[in-house]
Order: sequence, then C-alpha cells, then structure tokens
Amino acid sequence: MATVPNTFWGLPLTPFPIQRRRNHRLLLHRSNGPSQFSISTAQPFRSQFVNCRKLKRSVVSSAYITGPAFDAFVSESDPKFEESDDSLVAVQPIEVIRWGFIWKLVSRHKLKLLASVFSLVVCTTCSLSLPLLSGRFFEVLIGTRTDPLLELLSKVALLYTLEPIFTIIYVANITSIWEKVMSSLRGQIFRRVLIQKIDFFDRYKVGELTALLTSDLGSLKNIVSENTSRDRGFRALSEVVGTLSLLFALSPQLAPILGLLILAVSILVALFKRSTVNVFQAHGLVQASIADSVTESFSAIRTVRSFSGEKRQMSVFARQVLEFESSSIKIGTFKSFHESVTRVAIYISLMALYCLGGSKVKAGELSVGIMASFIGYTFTLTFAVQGLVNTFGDLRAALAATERINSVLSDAEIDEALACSLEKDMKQKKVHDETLELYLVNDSHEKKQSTKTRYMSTLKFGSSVRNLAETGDVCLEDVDFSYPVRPDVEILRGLNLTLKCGTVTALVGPSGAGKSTVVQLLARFYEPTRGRITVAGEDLRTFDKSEWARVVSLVNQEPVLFSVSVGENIAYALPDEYVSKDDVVKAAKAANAHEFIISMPQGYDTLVGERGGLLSGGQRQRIAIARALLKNAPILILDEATSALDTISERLVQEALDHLMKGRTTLVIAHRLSTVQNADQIALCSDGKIAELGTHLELLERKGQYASLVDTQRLAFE
Ligand SMILES: Nc1ncnc2c1ncn2[C@@H]1O[C@H](COP(=O)(O)OP(=O)(O)OP(=O)(O)O)[C@@H](O)[C@H]1O
Repeated sequence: MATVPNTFWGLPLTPFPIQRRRNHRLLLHRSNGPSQFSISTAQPFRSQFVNCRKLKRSVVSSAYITGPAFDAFVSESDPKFEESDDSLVAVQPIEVIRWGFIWKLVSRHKLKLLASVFSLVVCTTCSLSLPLLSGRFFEVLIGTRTDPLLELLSKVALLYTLEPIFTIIYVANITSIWEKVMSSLRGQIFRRVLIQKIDFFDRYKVGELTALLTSDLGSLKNIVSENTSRDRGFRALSEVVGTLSLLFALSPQLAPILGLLILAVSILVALFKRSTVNVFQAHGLVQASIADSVTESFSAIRTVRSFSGEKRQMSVFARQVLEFESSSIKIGTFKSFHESVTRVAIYISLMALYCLGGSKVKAGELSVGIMASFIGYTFTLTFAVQGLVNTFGDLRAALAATERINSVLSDAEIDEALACSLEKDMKQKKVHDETLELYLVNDSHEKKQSTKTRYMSTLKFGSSVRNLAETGDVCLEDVDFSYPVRPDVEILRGLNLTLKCGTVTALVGPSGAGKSTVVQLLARFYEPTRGRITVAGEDLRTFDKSEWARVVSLVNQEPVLFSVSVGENIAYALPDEYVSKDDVVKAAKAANAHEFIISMPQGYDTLVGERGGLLSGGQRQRIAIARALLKNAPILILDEATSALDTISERLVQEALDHLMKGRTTLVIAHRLSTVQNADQIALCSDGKIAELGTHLELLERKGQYASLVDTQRLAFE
C-alpha cells in the first residue's frame, strides 16, 4: 500500500466530465492524515471461479432472467428452465452456515490446527499424569513404594511447567483459527444479506439483520472462544476420554462405576439439549427485537422528540427488556436445574466409588495409591464432565443461532442477477481491495455455481450496456407489478411508457398512483411481474445488474448520505474506481455545492453525520446531485424535492438539476410546474397505468386529469 502525498484524492487531476478509468487498479482508502488518501495497488485475486472455463457453451444464446418463466417477451432460451437438473439445483436452498463449510475454513489453517491438536494432547497428558503421580507420591510417603522422592517430585515439576506452556500454545492457536473462521463467516453472512432481493429488506427489520451478525454469530464464536479453558470444550472432552481410558487400564472393576456416571450425565445433557431448543430460539428472537427497538428509537430520534415520544419508546424498550429478562431467567433455571441434577449424579457415583474402592483396598485387592489416583481422576472427570455440560449448553445456543441465521438467509431469496454480477466483477478483478479476500471462499454448490456462471456468460455488460443506454430509448412495455410482500395488490397494470433517448419525461399523478414504483422497476430493485422493460429494444433482464446500476443515476427526494466525509460521499459515485480530488471538486462546483463545502470547518473532509444529518436538506440534495454528476450515467431518475427549501437553496438545487439533466435520458417525478412545463413529455400515472401522455400544452388542451391536477395545484406547483 502506497501513500500519495500532496493530493487530496491521490490521483493526477483529470478534465471534467469524468472519464471512467477501467484500467486503474486503485482504490481509495481513508488514511490518517486529514486530506489525503492512501492507495492500494491491485492484488491479484485468488480466483474462486475455477469452473468458469470448463463450462459447456451450448446455451450461450440464453440470458439470465430473474422474472417469471411465462414471460412471452423473452425470446432467448433460458437454461434455467431448459435444463431440469440444473434448475432443480438452482432452487435448492443452500444454508449459509454448514458444518462442511466451517470445516473447509478451519482446514485452511493446517499448521495451526496441527499445533492445536499436538498441544491439546500434551496438556491432557500432563493433566492426566498428575493423579497417577500423586498416587505414587502417596505410596512413597506411606512406605509401600520405594521410588526416589526427588525423581518423583522433578517429574511433577516438569508436568507443572509443560502444562501451562502448552496451554498457551493451544489457546493461542485455536483462538486464532476460530477468529479467522468467524471473520470469513461474518463476511459471508454480510455478503449474503447484501445480495438478497429488495423485498427481503421490506420483510426484515434492520435490528433483526444486525442481530444475525452480532448476537447470533457471537453464540457461534463462543463455542470456541468461551471454551478454551481446562474444564471446557475440547480439553474437557479429551480429559474425559483420557481419564476413562486410564481408569479402565488401572482397575477394570472400578472403572464401570465412573462409566455409569458419564452415561447418566450424558443422558441428562441430551434431555437438556432437547428441552431447551425452543427456549434458546425464543431468547435469540427477544435479543434481536431489543436490538431492533434500540436502532429504531435512535435512528428516528428527531421524530421521537417532536412527538414527545420518549415515554412511549421507553415503555416499548422496557417491555422487550422484561421479556428478555424472563427468557434469560428461564434459561438460567434450566441451567441451574441441570447443574444440580448433574452434581447429584456425580456425588452418587463418588459415594459408590468410596464404598466399593474402600472395601477393595481393605481386602487387599487394590493398592492405596491406585485408590488415591482414582479419587483424583474422579474429580478430574467431575470437572471435565461439568465443563462438557456447559459446552453443550453453548453448543445448543450456537445451533439455535445457526438455525436462525440459515432460516433468515435461505438462498432462495438471493437476487441471483446481482449475485452473478458481483461474482463476475470480482472474477474480472474490477474490485481491487485486499480486504475483499475475506469473501473469496468458494462456498457455492458446484453444480449451482456452474449454472450461475453459465448465466453470467450470457449477460450483456461493460461497454455494450453503456452504448445501449446512451443511444436507445427506455421502454416499459405492458408492465404489471405487485410488491412481493403484497402479491395480491396490483400496483401497475399494463403500464406502457417510452423514455426517449436524451430527453426529459416528467411523471406526474396522484399520490399512490405508482410513480415511485416505476422508478424502483427502472432501477431494477424489483422485476415486473408481467411485461418487460427494454433499452434500445433489448430486455433489461438480459443486462448485467451491476452494469445497469452503473448507467443509471438515482437522485431521491431525501438523499441518504453515508456517515463519512463530504468528499467521500461524492466519490461514492464510483465506488470501485479511483477518484481524484479534482474530479470531486468539479462535480461539487457543477452541483452548486462547492461554496458551502469549503465554508465548512474541514472543507471536503467534514463529516456529514449519520445519514447526512449534520447538513441541511438543500445541502444534502446538492451533494447527491454532485454524486450523480460524478457518476456521469446516461440515464437519470430523479425524484424532485418537495421539501420546503428556502428560495436561494431551491434556486441552487434547481440550477444543479438543470445541469445534471442535460443530454441524459431523464425520468423525473415532478413536483414543480417549471420542471413539468420544460419536460419534453409529461406522463400522467393513474391507477397503475399511463393515463395521459403529451406536452404541457397538449395535456392542458385535453382537459383531462392532468388539467384538473394543474387546476387544483395538486402537483405542488410553485
Ligand atoms: N415496498 C413496498 N411494499 C409494498 N407496497 C408498497 C411498497 N412501496 C410502495 N407500496 C405501495 O405501492 C403503491 C404505490 O406507491 P408509490 O410509492 O409508487 O406511489 P407514488 O405515486 O410514488 O406516491 P407518492 O406521490 O405519494 O410518492 C402504494 O399503495 C404503496 O402503499
């Protein structure tokens, strides 16, 4: 990684408008300095897509289509529906956390694994040798054994020295392996959430999704990180196995007693495991809802304040905390009950050992030393078994959490077109950031992967998408649409609309008519349930999704900014490319944003706060416009601001928008008369279709819905 001094964004200055620099293998990273970014040169990605070249090419004429199979407009053949084997594989859900996958991640660290196993064996051998030596020591003291005391003591001292040293080696290695596995899993889960279809985000709350990556994954992490001590996890398991083997070797008559003890405890563990599944699952859900409630309260703090809603939020939070409390108490009760029963079983076994072992010693069938060792081993076994019980409790919680993660992130909900685009981008090394190595684990079902890759090979991307978008009309043809969360409510019904290349189309209509829905379809957040969208006559679904995102700029009424600096927010226009400070400044100037940016304390380095909360509405708008200018996409979708901007701010925003719209195929959800009047065509959306289409004067003359909207000022005209 090299740091480029004296430049704000790190690259030589380039003329505006911004040219897309596909050859640069550079990415921005925030460095410590106030006004410079360090640049990482591209690291070659270890390709996870080894199957790509081996693909059958028999279906290259097909395209990957995420819409319904019955779409009569899709002329090209689609392997998803042609090849029954592959299609079956494609719809089988693959769990994001599978034991096979975890093992694959663990086995990447063979040396550390070997060191862990070796140190575990040494630690266990040391621990298990001590009761044996104690028995001998006892026999030497009472004179039944003649071993030199010093030799015995030095053996004990050696064990006391080795055990802590190998404990360090064991804990350090196993922790390091597991933390790396957890990082990969975190990455996989985050990626899996990111590539879900948009309606997934309509169904799950942010808090619930956050909980998957925090508390749920935390439970999985605890299986190892909370179980590295002597009386937990693998060490406990190895001590149980080792102790039992030693006991059987020392006294085959007494060992079954302790064997019974283990059996009793194991049965209890199994019963505990079965009885607590639901309790742990419910506990996880309550925990997630607490996270959700906190996120919601704090992110909507201004709304809470404005309604004096603090008491209500406190009451909602308190209800959830009390639920959490009662579920935690329930779990505690289960644990305590289980612990007591386990202890009773152990005490009974110990009593049996004292009685039986004592009588054998008295009868001369067992030496005092072995009996003493037995008592020592019984305690070792007691602690180890108890530790195992606790580990099983953690395992239970981890299994419940894993089940929750898998059920939420079933890959049936993945936006396959987006997933394919992302994979292709990484395959073609368009994304250059060594931190992304975290995601380069081939977790896919191989057969499914090859099906996906075949789809990928048929998508239009790169310059072909850009050329089509720059030269062709965008047409919505007979589009029907229902939101997946409400499939029975038809929002669009046979909507037809052509956005002529390089012109401005104003979309107007009453609230709830479906204007924003049209925008969401054009942005490909959703796919039409019937009909199609074409660009220069080509079905949009045959386009690579990421490439489509690169040729469309969306500017919302209330743009959301990231909680980074102003400059970084503008540079987000080209997230995978290197952006020079000059490019950013030019875009900001064209968006009438430069003056207010440089008047801020740290200029372009000023942080904008969460969701841009430290800026005014007009400033946020202008930064969003600068971002769109920098993106320089040929298609522009604009939701005009209705918020009460002051006159100066509104003029500045309007000028910036005029600049932005120039020469682009633009769809604007229009709220201002000036925008509507200046548009090349006006489309009136009503009842899920375009009811009227024409220029301002044409539509006024028609004296239809548009004319009455203008009369009643319901377009929020100036
Ligand atoms: N994510 C969603 N899931 C389910 N239904 C939705 C979703 N978004 C919008 N709707 C519904 O779709 C219908 C059309 O909404 P849309 O936002 O497209 O209207 P609009 O014309 O843009 O309205 P406005 O001018 O008030 O913004 C509404 O009835 C709305 O409730």
